[in-house]
Parts: sequence; structure tokens; C-alpha cells
Amino acid sequence: MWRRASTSTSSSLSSSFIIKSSSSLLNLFFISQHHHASSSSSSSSSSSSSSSSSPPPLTMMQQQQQVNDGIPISRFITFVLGGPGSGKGTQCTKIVETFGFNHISAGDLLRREIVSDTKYGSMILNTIKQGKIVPSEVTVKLILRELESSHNHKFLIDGFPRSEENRIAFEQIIGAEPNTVLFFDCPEEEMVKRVLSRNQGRVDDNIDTIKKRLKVFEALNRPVIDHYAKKGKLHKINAVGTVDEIFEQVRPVFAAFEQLN
Ligand SMILES: Nc1ncnc2c1ncn2[C@@H]1O[C@H](COP(=O)(O)OP(=O)(O)O)[C@@H](O)[C@H]1O
Ligand SMILES: Nc1ccn([C@@H]2O[C@H](COP(=O)(O)OP(=O)(O)O)[C@@H](O)[C@H]2O)c(=O)n1
Repeated sequence: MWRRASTSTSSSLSSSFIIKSSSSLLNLFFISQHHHASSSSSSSSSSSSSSSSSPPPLTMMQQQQQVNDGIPISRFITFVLGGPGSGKGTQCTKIVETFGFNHISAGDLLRREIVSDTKYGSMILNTIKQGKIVPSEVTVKLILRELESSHNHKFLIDGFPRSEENRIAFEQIIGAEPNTVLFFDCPEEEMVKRVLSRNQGRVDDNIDTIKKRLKVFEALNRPVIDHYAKKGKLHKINAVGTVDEIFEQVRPVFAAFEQLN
């Protein structure tokens, strides 16, 4: 069973990608970035998460013009990090409802491959059962497909990157960095309690696999968290409390970006 990726087009959020490499897979992104740079050269607003050389965000009229022209607009990407059961998916649902993001759960995409019995299905199943990380190339391709097929330009990428290898593969294949990163910080005991009562029939929600996932999280996800903290992109959220209390810490992160328009 998996959480459904949801799509919504409301709201006026916009920002820019930081293009890093020229992958032929991603002409679409380059078209977007090129058009963005040329069409927004007269705009005076600025993005809080762009580098100083990035172009300013598009106005709503410019975005609409791009949609009319059939040219994809620049995407706004949020990575959602946290240990197993820290509440990432639950908070993503609230962000989708409130700020109109498209929710892409890396775990859901992988579980979908298992159910559809694709060529990667059995490898993914074995990896998930062992609490290990699926090779980045596979996960990034699945994410890329979602990014390309969505009309919404605001994305929450949940449960990714899980490792430095994931992070670097995303930058190389997609040619972009996230605009912002959320990290749900939750004590291990609480995560174990939540996962064991999640009741979604997941093959990895048992005590043995949870212990392995927690070890993998500490070893592989911490460096990613540190990386984004150093870049000033990380928003650390205390993930203990009610769902609504936690969302009140999340809300200002997105409200701040909304105000840019
Ligand atoms: N703040 C919270 N307090 C208690 N339980 C929560 C809270 N947030 C989420 N949960 C529950 O904990 C379990 C794990 O949450 P989930 O959002 O699936 O975590 P993750 O996506 O990080 O693995 C779910 O059963 C969910 O309903
Ligand atoms: N980027 C990712 C995300 C998930 N996964 C795999 O999918 C499993 C479940 O991830 P998830 O994000 O759905 O769930 P939680 O571990 O956060 O509860 C992980 O334990 C990994 O085995 C992965 O390999 N790479």
C-alpha cells in the first residue's frame, strides 16, 4: 500500500533552479531555465534561496504566458527529510492542502514498481526488506518521470535524498538543487512507536527492519542533512507534538516563499 502522489495548481509560488550540469535527459529543464532567464530579465523581485547569479523569480503573468506558450516554467523543489516514521508523509499532505504542492514520495514510487512488477521490482523489494537504499539511478529516474509529467511546478520530494549518493545523482541527472529542505527531527523511540502502529501492511514496518532503517538513516542521511545545513537551505522541524503543532512550524517556511510574489 502506498500514499498517493497528489497534484494541485493553486497559489503563486515561484523560484528558480540552479542548473549544474548539462544532461541530455533534461532538455526540458534547460529550456525552462533559458526561457526563465530571458523572460524575467526586467523583473525586480528576488528569490531567498537562489544563488546571487540566479535570475529573479517569474511574475504570475510571466508564468501564465509560459503555460500558454506550452513552455514549462521553472520548478520549485523542496526535499523532505527525516527518519522512518518521523511524519514526513503526514506533513506533506498538509503542505499539499495548504500550499498546493505536488507530493512525490520516493518510497511510494519504489513500492509502485514492486506492485507493477517492473524489471526493477524484485531488486527494490529485496532492498526495502533489508532497509537498504535502492541504487540512486533507479530512484532518480522515477522522480524525473514525475517531475516531467506534472503541470504543477511546485514539488515536495519526500524521502529523498537518502544518501550523498542519492543527492549527487539527483544533481547530475536532473541538473538542479532543491530550493529548500525540510528535516523532521524525531527521537528514535518515537519513530519506532509510530512505524509499528502505522498499519499499512508494509514489508519493512517490523522491528528488525526498522532497526536496520534507523542505522542506515544515521549513517547515510546525516551527511545529507549536514550538507544542506551548511548551504543554509535546511529547516529543522521538531517532529514531536501533534500533527497540527508540527505543521505550525512548517507553515512559515512556505509562507515566506509565497510572499516573494
Ligand atoms: N505528530 C504525530 N504524532 C503521532 N503520530 C504521527 C504524527 N505524525 C504522523 N504520525 C503517524 O505516524 C506514522 C508515520 O507517519 P508518516 O507520515 O507515515 O511518516 P514517514 O513518512 O516519515 O515515514 C503514521 O501512522 C502517522 O499517522
Ligand atoms: N530515496 C529512497 C527512499 C526510499 N528508499 C527505500 O524505501 C524504504 C521506505 O522509504 P519511505 O520513505 O517510504 O519510508 P520511511 O522509511 O521514511 O518510513 C526505505 O527504507 C528504502 O529501503 C530508498 O531506497 N531510497
